[in-house]
Amino acid sequence: MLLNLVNSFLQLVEQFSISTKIIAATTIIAVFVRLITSKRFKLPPGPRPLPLLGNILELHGASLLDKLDEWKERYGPVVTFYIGPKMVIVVNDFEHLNEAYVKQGSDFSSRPLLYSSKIVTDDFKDIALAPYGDVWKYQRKITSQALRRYLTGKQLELRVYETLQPIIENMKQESGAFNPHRYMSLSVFNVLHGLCFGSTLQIEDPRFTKLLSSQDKVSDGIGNGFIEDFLPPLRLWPTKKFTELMKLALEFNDYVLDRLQEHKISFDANNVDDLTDNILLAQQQALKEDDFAKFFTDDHAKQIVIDVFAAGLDTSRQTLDWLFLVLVAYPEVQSKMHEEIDRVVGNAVPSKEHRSRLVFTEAVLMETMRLYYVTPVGLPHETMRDTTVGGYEVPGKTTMLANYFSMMRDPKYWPEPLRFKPERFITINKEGTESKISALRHDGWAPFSMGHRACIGESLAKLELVYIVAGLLQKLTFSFAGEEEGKFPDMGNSAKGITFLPKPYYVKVTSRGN
Ligand code: HEM
Repeated sequence: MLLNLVNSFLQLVEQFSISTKIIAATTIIAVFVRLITSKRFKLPPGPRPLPLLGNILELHGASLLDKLDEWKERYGPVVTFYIGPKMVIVVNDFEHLNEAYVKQGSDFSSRPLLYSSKIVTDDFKDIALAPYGDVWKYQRKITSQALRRYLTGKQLELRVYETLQPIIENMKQESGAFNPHRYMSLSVFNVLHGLCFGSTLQIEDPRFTKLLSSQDKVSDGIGNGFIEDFLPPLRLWPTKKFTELMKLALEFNDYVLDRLQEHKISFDANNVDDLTDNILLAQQQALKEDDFAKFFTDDHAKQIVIDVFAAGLDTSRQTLDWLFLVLVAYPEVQSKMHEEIDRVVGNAVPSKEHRSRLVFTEAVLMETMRLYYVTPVGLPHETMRDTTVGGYEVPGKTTMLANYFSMMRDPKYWPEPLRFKPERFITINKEGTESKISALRHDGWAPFSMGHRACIGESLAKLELVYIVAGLLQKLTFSFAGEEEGKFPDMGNSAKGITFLPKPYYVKVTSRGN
């Protein structure tokens, strides 16, 4: 098998034009010169890399997560491996992640400048994939402020409620078994569409259908990432996967650009409502201050909105896909949530006032994110200078991965890690009433990451998900369409590399008559 792979690689090189061979040869020479001249580091241990190919052959055809688990077993909590000539260090436990991303945050908070990221971000003018620096700091600050403003009022809870009513009616009218994925996606899509653009789409709107299908294909197809990011010569003949997924991602960007243009035409600084208006207002103010004007071109404004929309959409809707699978597989969990929601919310609009008392509901959400974590290695970081972790040396410009997936299933932090047990997040206080443990203080729970680059949408995501789940369960009971009730279906190998998504499943709903 190894020989076959090497042969196919050589055949591929055979087909390269002379200019590509020159580029490839120059890259090889540059790598060797770098190896010879570079400082020797006491790196974390890891599998032995091949020259130029690194550990690509071991990763080829395997799930990245399975490989990372295998290497964690063999080499420990911090592991070095190579994708092509590019060195990657992966951190597998909470203590070392805390040491790197939090205690030494200023060393570990940049991003690798990947070729694929450059294409979809107009040359890193966004937040999520941009390198650490003044532009990123500025964009992150104004976006966080806009999100905070949005969350202080009642806009989010009303938006979720308004979004859910037609979805609930549509679900009730489903005559047989259906896949809830479209509905989960639409509920999150509309919450974010409302936040970003002040409007929502109907489920039959062709724009929603098209965007959903593109986003599904991107999440499904991304696998272990793009080889073009690590072997530059291959960019001259990009793989079909790369070309197709880039095209779909850019279509999503175009949709946001159209909305941004509409907002620019109707913009009124005295009537700022949604996130796009807030960003346009911040842009107007920045343009008055010379120092910031260069940070805020139209491309920057577009990329901020894309980030909020895209980063929030997939993570939240896929979390809901898992959560509703849990609810149909464990009807006793669903009943307990029904009881809590009836008691705390009744027929009212689920709101902030209810949230602190929706203890079990929130614990189910946290347990779902722990066990069925949709972005197993999050977004890569890059070191900004030579530094250390776990007593090992880490050179500057090293790509870092955090293995949240493995950490959140590690028996070191979680007794019976593979058991779905929301109660692990709940404590009983002295008065005998339940109170929730803060997730931030639970070692090993970090679905939103930690440190400077931690998710800026954490508060929004948690609120939105609680409101959606409470709003749906207020009115509906979900069950499996077939015989599966009471057991979690075999999801096979759902971990596709950098995403972890459930396979399609089918449910039926019954109205709760309220
Ligand atoms: C269940 C929902 C969500 C999960 C699990 C999640 C998870 C994450 C993770 C793991 C990161 C990478 C952190 C790092 O690199 O250390 C991240 C970054 C980010 N998330 Fe989220 N996220 C969620 C929802 C959202 C929402 C609703 C928004 C919208 C505001 C959002 C916006 C972002 C942005 C802009 C970044 C980049 C931050 C930066 O690089 O400075 N996320 N998220």
